[in-house]
Amino acid sequence: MTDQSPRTLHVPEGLPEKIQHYIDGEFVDSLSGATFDVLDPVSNETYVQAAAGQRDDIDRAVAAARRAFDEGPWPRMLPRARSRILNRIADLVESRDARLAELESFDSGLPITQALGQAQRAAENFRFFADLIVAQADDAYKVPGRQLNYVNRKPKGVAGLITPWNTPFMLESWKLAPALASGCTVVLKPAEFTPLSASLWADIFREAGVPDGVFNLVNGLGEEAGDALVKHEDVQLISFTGESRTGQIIFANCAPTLKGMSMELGGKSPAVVFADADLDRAIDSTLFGVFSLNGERCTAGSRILVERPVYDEFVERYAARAKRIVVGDPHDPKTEVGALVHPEHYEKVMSYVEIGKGEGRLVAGGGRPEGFETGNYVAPTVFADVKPDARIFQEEIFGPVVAITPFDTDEEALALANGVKYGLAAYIWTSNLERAHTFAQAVESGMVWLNSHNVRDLRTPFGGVKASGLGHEGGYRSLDFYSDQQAVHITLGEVHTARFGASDAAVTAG
Ligand SMILES: NC(=O)c1ccc[n+]([C@@H]2O[C@H](COP(=O)([O-])OP(=O)(O)OC[C@H]3O[C@@H](n4cnc5c(N)ncnc54)[C@H](O)[C@@H]3O)[C@@H](O)[C@H]2O)c1
Ligand SMILES: O=C/C=C/C=C(\O)C(=O)O
Repeated sequence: MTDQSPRTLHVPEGLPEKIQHYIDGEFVDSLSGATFDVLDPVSNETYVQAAAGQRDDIDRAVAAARRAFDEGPWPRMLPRARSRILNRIADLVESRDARLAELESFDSGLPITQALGQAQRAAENFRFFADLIVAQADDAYKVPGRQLNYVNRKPKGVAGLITPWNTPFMLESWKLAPALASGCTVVLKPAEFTPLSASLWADIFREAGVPDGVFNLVNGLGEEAGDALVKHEDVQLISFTGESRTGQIIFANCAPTLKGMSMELGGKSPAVVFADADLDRAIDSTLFGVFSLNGERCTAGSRILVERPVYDEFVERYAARAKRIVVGDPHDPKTEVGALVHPEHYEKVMSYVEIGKGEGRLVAGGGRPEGFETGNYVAPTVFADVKPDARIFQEEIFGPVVAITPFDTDEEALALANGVKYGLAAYIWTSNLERAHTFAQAVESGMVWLNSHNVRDLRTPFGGVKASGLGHEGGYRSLDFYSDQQAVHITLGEVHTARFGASDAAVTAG
């Protein structure tokens, strides 16, 4: 059953008349004057025009970031001073969390309660990296009596940050916080479907005391603004989150300028439920895992593999629960699944729902929820008995659609779990610890949660294997990505008298 109450479109007060770039401390239009339409996902009508950045706008933003890097205080500040500003940013995000959630929910269709959680997580990202840079130890290596070696960390330069639309503000913060903490200056290119919340960064950073030119924002299409940022020779690295296919294009386009790259890409993550699992918790968690954030979640557990003895019971209970999920106006606090971000994405998800009808047994959902004539609404959809060669088993749908598949042995479960091109997350449900850890070792994924849903510890590596990504961010790994690490070798003894014919073999502590 879905909520069939009438859905009024909630339009936030005080929406901007246009969405601009923010370059060198000023809001500006595109040099060409070009704009693009931004729609809200409930009415699918254009509610604002956003500046469409082109190569010359990117040039301006990169030049400002470069100047702030070469001449400004930001890269040269002591960690404590940068940390204070990052903490102020966290405070300002927290103090505006309700407004951020309102705007994000309106622009992206995310349920308001979940958008609020994401805004709070954005604040936490800043607080976390503020703490980390003051706690960070310097690396030093002593070779007794011979050498003292230490590592100089230096911010890499201008960081290009390219982000997707699924939880825009939070994912921007996951890159902005470590980039700024490391002393880089940045150019952010947010997703064109959801540019609204990103423009709030400008006011927040200004109020927190971030110098002009350190943070620059250029809106626009991926193939134009994003492409120009990737190819710019004065940008030292690209941190990208988005589809695997886009990641491949960016990878190739980074090659001529030999940029550093971090890529968090798509997923088709398995949730594996063994017969000895706590079924109540497994059902709660696997429902949340694929239907929260409208199913538009990179780490969604969108394939559920269930051991045969509990398979029928699991499918029946899961489908019954999926039918009770409240679909509705994203602004309504009762809503659990809102509207998908954009009509193009809605069409893509719906096409998979139709494909699924020929590939699995439909046990919940299967189209628009009843009573919803307009807006990008999709009823939580569950297919059972899905075979591993099915497209809905193999391909990322990125919507409220899940495939359930039975298995008989641990080996079969592992083969099913690993039998896709992606490898972002995996979720294992069992009361047998040995089995859980053995499975965790063997499963091809960047992250594994045992008897838990996606609960994050920001110190741990976050990233995927196979087609799900390149490199890991999180904790010190993020700071490493945004820093160069220069080794400084100091000779203490006479070992390194330079002489032809003398050995320059390695010295190590041993
Ligand atoms: N692994 C993760 O951490 C993670 C997190 C969130 C989302 N995602 C993935 O993101 C995808 C959904 O997001 P999306 O549809 O916005 O992804 P997308 O790849 O279409 O776009 C992401 C960003 O890249 C830009 N872009 C597109 N083409 C470009 C190009 N040629 N050069 C430079 N920039 C370009 C877009 O404008 C946007 O800002 C899903 O595949 C999802 O799994 C992954
Ligand atoms: O939809 C993607 C979610 C990504 C989450 C993170 O990057 C994170 O939790 O740090």
